[in-house]
Amino acid sequence: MTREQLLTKYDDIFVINHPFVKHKLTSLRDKNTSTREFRMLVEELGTLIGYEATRDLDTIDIEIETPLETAMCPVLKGKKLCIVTIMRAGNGLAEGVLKLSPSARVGHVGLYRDPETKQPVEYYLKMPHSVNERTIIVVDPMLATGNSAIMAIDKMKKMGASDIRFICLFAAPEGIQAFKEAHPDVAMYIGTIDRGLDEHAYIRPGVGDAGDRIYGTR
Ligand SMILES: O=P(O)(O)OC[C@H]1O[C@H](OP(=O)(O)OP(=O)(O)O)[C@H](O)[C@@H]1O
Ligand SMILES: O=c1cc[nH]c(=O)[nH]1
Ligand SMILES: [Mg+2]
Repeated sequence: MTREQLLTKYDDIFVINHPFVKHKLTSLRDKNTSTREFRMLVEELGTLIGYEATRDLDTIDIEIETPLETAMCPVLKGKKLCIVTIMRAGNGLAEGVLKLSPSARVGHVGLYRDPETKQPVEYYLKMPHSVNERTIIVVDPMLATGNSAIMAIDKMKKMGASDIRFICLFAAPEGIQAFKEAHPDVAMYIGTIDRGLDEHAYIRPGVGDAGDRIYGTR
């Protein structure tokens, strides 16, 4: 499916159309962007896209005393948040989302993509308790084949999570289609949808290997 077909078919795929986001994504693409800057940009984008991905959280009015009078004012209500990072590259994004909600719980799913099979291999899993009572925000900068995100969300659902949303920065149309076929109930908040995958299942034009660029490995 093309980008346009995907956006027509699914009304819960949100591409963040904001000049700051666009500008920062372009800086990430630049091969001359330093490790330090790359890491900072990923974190900033986590905050910006996290802001959009939490726009519909419920609030409730409570009574408070201002220095001048009593007023009914809104506060967040309802389910607690849990940010789930798909390591490694998700960690930078998670830090950015946590700036919005510093008391959120954090889950870690360790996956690496086997270069031959392109299938994710699990090496770590640690989640807070009661995931069924939380709004889960799964984060990973890259959605290529979609296999890693699909597997991470499969795990959340097996643990009882039902209120899940997903944030990424760069997505390939192939990955979005696979993701939506596997998890039609999970809303996607995406920085940009790129052209597609190359023969190594890298996103084009993309940014290369996000984990390597965040941590200066390779
Ligand atoms: O959609 P997919 O085809 O599954 O590819 C995307 C995955 O690949 C990258 O992780 P990688 O395996 O490079 O691990 P890393 O974060 O440790 O670098 C990326 O951060 C995603 O998790
Ligand atoms: O383009 C890609 C694909 C998978 N993982 C990455 O980090 N980049
Ligand atoms: Mg990597």
